[in-house]
Amino acid sequence: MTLSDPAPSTRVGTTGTGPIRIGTRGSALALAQTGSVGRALTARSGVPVELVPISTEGDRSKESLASLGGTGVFASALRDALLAGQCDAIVHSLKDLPTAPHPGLVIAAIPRREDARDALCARDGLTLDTLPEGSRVGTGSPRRQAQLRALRPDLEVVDIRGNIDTRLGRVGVDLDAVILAAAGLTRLGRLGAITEYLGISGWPTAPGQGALAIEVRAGDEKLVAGLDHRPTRVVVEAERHVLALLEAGCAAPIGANALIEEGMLFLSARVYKIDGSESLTSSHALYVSDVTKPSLDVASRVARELLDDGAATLAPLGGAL
Ligand SMILES: NCc1[nH]cc(CCC(=O)O)c1CC(=O)O
Repeated sequence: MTLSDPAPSTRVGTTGTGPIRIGTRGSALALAQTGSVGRALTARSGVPVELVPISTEGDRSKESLASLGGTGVFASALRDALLAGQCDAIVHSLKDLPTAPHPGLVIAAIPRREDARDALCARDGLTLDTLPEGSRVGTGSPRRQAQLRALRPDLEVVDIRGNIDTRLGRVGVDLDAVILAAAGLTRLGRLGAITEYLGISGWPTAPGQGALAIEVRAGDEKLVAGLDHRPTRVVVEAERHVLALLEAGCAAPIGANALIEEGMLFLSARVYKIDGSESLTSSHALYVSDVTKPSLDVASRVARELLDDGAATLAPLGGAL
C-alpha cells in the first residue's frame, strides 16, 4: 500500500472495482428516484450501481408522522445504513430532509430539479374551482391543508397518509381528490391522474420540492459530484435557508420557491395560519453575481421580513409539527 492509497474501508465503491451501492427505501417513489440516480451515475462514469433496500420506521409505522417525531423519520434509517458502511450513497427527496447538516455526511449532489408544483388529482376531471361544495380532499401536509382552507373553506379536508398509489386509489372511492407533488407523479409515470396543476404564485410549495439530494460519507463526494446541478442547488438552498432561519421543520405550513432568471435569484415565501384564514408573504430578489452567498442573503431578507411581520405567532413553525 502506498501513501496515496485510500484508507481501507468496508465500501468498495471508490476503489473502482465494485459497484456503487445506493441505499433506498422500498416505496415505489424511492425506488424510482434511486433507480434514476443509479442510471445517471452509470451513464456518466460507467460504474455499475447496486440498490440496497433499507426499511425505515416511517415506512413500517401506521402512526401519523407527527407521532413518530415529525421531520427526518425517513432520512435517519438511511443515514444509519450509510454511516455503518452498508451502502455508499443514499437518495432523499430534498423536501423531506431536515435542514441541519448531519455530522459526517455530505449532500454531494443535487441533480436538476423536477417540476416544483403541487397538483390536484380529482375525480371526473374536476379542478379546485369546480369541486362541488363539501367535496372531500385528502392531504396530510399542514401546508396543503392550510392552502385548501384558504382557497376553498367549504371543502372537507381529510388528513391522509400512505404512498402515492394508495392515495390516488382513494380518489373516486372515499375521496373526491388528493393533492400531490407533480414531481412524484412524474417519477411514477402517473401524470395522467392530474386534473389541475396548481400555480406556484397562488400555491407555493415545500422548500426543495421536486429536487433530490444524494448524500455520502464526508470524503466520498467524488462518487456522485458529477450529478450536481449548480442552479438547482442555489435555488433549493435559498428555499431551505428560509426554513432554517425561521427555525421551522419540513412539516411547517410554509411554502417557499426560488428561481434564477437572467442572473437574478428570486425567492418568495408564504407562511399560513393552519386554518387558512391568514397568511404572510415575503419576496426578494438579488443579482447572483453581486454577493458571495446569494442563497443565504436572499433567504435572510425574506425570513427577517416574515419574522418582523409576525410569522412566528401566525403558525406553529418548529418542532415535530
Ligand atoms: N412527503 C412525501 C413526499 N416526499 C417527496 C414527494 C414527492 C417528490 C418531491 O416532492 O420531490 C412526496 C409526495 C408528495 O408530497 O406528493
